[in-house]
Amino acid sequence: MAPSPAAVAAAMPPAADPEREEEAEQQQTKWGAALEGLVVGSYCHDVLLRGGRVVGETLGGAAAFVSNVLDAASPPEASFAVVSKVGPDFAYASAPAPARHPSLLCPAPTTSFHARFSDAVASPAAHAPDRQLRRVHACDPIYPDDLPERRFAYGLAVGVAGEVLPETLERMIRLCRAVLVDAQALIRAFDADGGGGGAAVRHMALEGTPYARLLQRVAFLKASSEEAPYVGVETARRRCCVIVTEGRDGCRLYWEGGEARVAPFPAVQVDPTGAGDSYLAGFAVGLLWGLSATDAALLGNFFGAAAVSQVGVPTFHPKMLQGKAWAHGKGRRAAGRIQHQRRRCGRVDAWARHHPWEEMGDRGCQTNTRG
Ligand SMILES: Nc1ncnc2c1ncn2[C@@H]1O[C@H](COP(=O)(O)OP(=O)(O)O)[C@@H](O)[C@H]1O
Ligand SMILES: O=P([O-])([O-])O[C@@H]1[C@@H](O)[C@H](O)[C@@H](O)[C@H](O)[C@@H]1O
Repeated sequence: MAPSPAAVAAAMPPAADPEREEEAEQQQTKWGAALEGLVVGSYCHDVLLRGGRVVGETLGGAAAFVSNVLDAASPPEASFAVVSKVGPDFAYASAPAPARHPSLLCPAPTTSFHARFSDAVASPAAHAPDRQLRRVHACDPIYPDDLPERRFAYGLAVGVAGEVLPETLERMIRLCRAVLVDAQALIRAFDADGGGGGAAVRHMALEGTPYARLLQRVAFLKASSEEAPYVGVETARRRCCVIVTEGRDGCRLYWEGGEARVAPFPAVQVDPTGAGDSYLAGFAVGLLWGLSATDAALLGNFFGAAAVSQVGVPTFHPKMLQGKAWAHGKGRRAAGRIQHQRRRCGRVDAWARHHPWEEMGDRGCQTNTRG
């Protein structure tokens, strides 16, 4: 079986290799320059609890946060399809993000999570788990046949409850030129239901899952710092670029032979839910605008910070990317610093060089990094 374009791209060495360059050119022509994306993962119901009391009920699921960011900030020519499953009880069918990207309806109830936040005031450790998650319902998995039968420029595998099956991820890899994966879609395990309180979410080692063999055909794998030990960054970075998000400390990128830290944006956190999802979507948007991976990570930090500043799926002001928030001193300085890092980011740049959205040049970069 021929390797997927993502595998070809991910396998590219940092230094220019004329034979590989030619192969990539051919792939690029074959796959076209369309910027359509494929988002795979289900919407869900989130119940937020503090001190045993319900303090919020919101739309959730990485696909909801991701499509919200993509809708707000993708280049106008970059459309995307969402493959999500919900049940007849889905409460947010007309909420802005899902309404534009409807789900497949299943007889099973919509996936739902209870997120229990501790009463403690902000933890001194930025990377401490901020919530205990329990999965209360799980809708049907997303099967390979649920994906549209066409090619996509990029794919985002963003499951929350194990709904992105290994065979579904494999099909995404075949359909999409480059696939970005949220580790939470791969490493979550759900303990047996405990008396109506749902199944506790825990993590398993990625290496022991059927997803591990697919990693070398993935372009970017994002994990939170809590998930990173289960991903095994040292092994994973040899197969793809690994992004570790570090809450209010921003994020780090790891690739074979190097790493970069990307500074955060300041935020007043009111609800951490969806920060990682919004981050990953912001990162993808950065790539769509033609930014390098490290600059795209800065955009990821921007959307992560925006997500924690609001409860549930955030509302974005259409001009926020041109406004003062993005041009804020800290972001600007970070942009300057990572400009330097990016020269050493060989493998990532090798990947990006062959990407169709790289053809869009610095248009977005100028808008986004210089206000
Ligand atoms: N308190 C915060 N202040 C500023 N940015 C934040 C804050 N919390 C999260 N972020 C941003 O969101 C990203 C993802 O958050 P993180 O907590 O690491 O992920 P997850 O939601 O998956 O646990 C971070 O890398 C950062 O850019
Ligand atoms: O907060 P985050 O890690 O980015 O992502 C969250 C998931 O971990 C959670 O399972 C889901 O219920 C939330 O709606 C959100 O998608």
